[in-house]
Amino acid sequence: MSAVAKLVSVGDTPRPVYELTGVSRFFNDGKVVALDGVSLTLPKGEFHSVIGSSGCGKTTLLKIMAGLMPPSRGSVMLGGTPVLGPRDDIGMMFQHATLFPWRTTAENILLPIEVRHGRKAARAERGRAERLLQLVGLGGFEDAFPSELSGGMAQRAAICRMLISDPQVLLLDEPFSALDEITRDFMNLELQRVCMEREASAFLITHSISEAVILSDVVHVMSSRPGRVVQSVRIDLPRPRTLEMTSLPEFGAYATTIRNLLDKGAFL
Ligand SMILES: Nc1ncnc2c1ncn2[C@@H]1O[C@H](COP(=O)(O)OP(=O)(O)OP(=O)(O)O)[C@@H](O)[C@H]1O
Repeated sequence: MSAVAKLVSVGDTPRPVYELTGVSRFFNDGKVVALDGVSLTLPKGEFHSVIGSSGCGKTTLLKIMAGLMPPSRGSVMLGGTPVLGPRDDIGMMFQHATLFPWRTTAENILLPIEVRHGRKAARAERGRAERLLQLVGLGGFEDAFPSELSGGMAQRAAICRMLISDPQVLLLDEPFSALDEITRDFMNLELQRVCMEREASAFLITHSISEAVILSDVVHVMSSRPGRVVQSVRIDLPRPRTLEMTSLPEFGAYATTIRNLLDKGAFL
């Protein structure tokens, strides 16, 4: 088997941070099977993505991983302990930044600390919020209101809000899909940089094969409902990834492998 087409079992990778075993989720008294026996491992410091057709259970999977919804069957472990509810060591980001318009950028970023530990604790972390804003190229925008930020800038502020609690893992539900393609490419590379600098593990939901390939160490391809992991594809491209890599033959081969799995998965 060629290196490009190599498919891996994620069970044999070292330093797991997330371990999902036989995760299933039913709705409507079992009439809707959203997820069916999903097992996967996300090792520390790796970037994984999940790709699959609309309604195959990706958001349900992410909510279960975040502790926002219990699985009907199976277990979710993070750092060796079961995920039974929302936790400080999990950061989440969604398609829309949902910044509060009456709070400044810094106040929005500090909100998770304020909610958990109060205003005084949030004020004490102001310097860290400013450093995070610098990290994503928004230095000087601490006191700007969301109405003064572009869509891409608001998503960068949302990245800071996710990072302020110093989570060991980032769960990302199509965070840049509402942005134009140029901004989205830029934001994806920013995300890679932030993850590499902080050695964070990340799990991304995407509908884009090229986004999955350029960002990921492993792409989990899901079948249509009920959602199962059809195959986990390891992407052996060097880091940092660049947009130029999208013209490499290896990139094209990975994209074709995933496209074929998706086409096959749609009929499983
Ligand atoms: N709270 C719920 N009650 C009933 N059914 C639900 C609930 N949440 C999700 N489902 C169903 O579970 C299935 C998976 O939904 P989910 O939102 O996880 O899919 P998805 O892959 O994220 O879709 P998309 O790509 O369109 O966002 C769908 O058929 C959906 O209708």
